[in-house]
Amino acid sequence: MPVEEFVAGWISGALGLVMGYPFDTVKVRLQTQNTYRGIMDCMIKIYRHESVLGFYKGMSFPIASIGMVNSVLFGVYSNTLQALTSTSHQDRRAQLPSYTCIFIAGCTGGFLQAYSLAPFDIIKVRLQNQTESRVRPGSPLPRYQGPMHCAATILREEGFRGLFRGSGALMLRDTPTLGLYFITYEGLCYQYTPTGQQPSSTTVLVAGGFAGIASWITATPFDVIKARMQMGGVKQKAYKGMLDCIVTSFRQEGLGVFFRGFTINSARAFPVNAVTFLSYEYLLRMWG
Ligand SMILES: C[N+](C)(C)CCCC[C@H](N)C(=O)O
Repeated sequence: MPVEEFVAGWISGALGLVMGYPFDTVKVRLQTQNTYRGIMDCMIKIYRHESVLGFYKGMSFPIASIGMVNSVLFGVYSNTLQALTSTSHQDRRAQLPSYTCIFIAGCTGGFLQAYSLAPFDIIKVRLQNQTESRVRPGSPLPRYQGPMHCAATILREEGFRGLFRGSGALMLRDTPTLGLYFITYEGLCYQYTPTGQQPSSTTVLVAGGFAGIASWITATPFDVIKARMQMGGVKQKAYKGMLDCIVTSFRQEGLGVFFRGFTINSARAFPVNAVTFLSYEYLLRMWG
């Protein structure tokens, strides 16, 4: 089993994460809190009350964990494709495998990434949603002091399953949309690369960026449900299940609720995935 895809996936995932983190914080706030009027309002308020650091709340932990999760995604994707088509990463440049195989491999990677992501993602979402000021002295201490404290508190208050709250929605979010992610990426690279050659850096950047946008656009409704279910444990009234969350959100806030964070998800997706794919391809080429 080739392992370099796992390592390249790890590094490239971490680089992509740093690139998109501020967008991600704004997105999570917009999806789960009703105090902001829009993207700009949210950004200004975060900056004023929490300084630039507010945008990076809870990032140290995801850098390591998202790297690992991305390594699962890219490693499983590439190895599944190899099992299905008996071609290596390099061979696949000359002869594109069928879109069905790419989709199946992407969905397999997506399914496994969802469950490796779940505990890290809930910690990220809970930390990002703490609005306590970091600049004003004497302000009340936030509920969670940091990622480890957050993990320990969830374990104590909500049990082991608490760490996997919202993981069903996360799986539904990631499985098909990561199939689409790789179809878009491989398809665009193939389309814009002369036969037999490696895609240029610009092609990789653009194809990666659009792959990110395509997958995030389709992932947004389940992204909202997932975030709300993850926050369920700290609200007075937790949702009874995914369906309850969907119905309650719809009844109270209308159809538009499922598209919260749509613009920011798409804006974040381009740079994050352009950087992720470029560093991934670059590392694999460097290692031969
Ligand atoms: C499938 N879905 C769109 C939800 C996630 C795509 C993940 C790709 C990348 N790690 C990123 O954070 O953009």
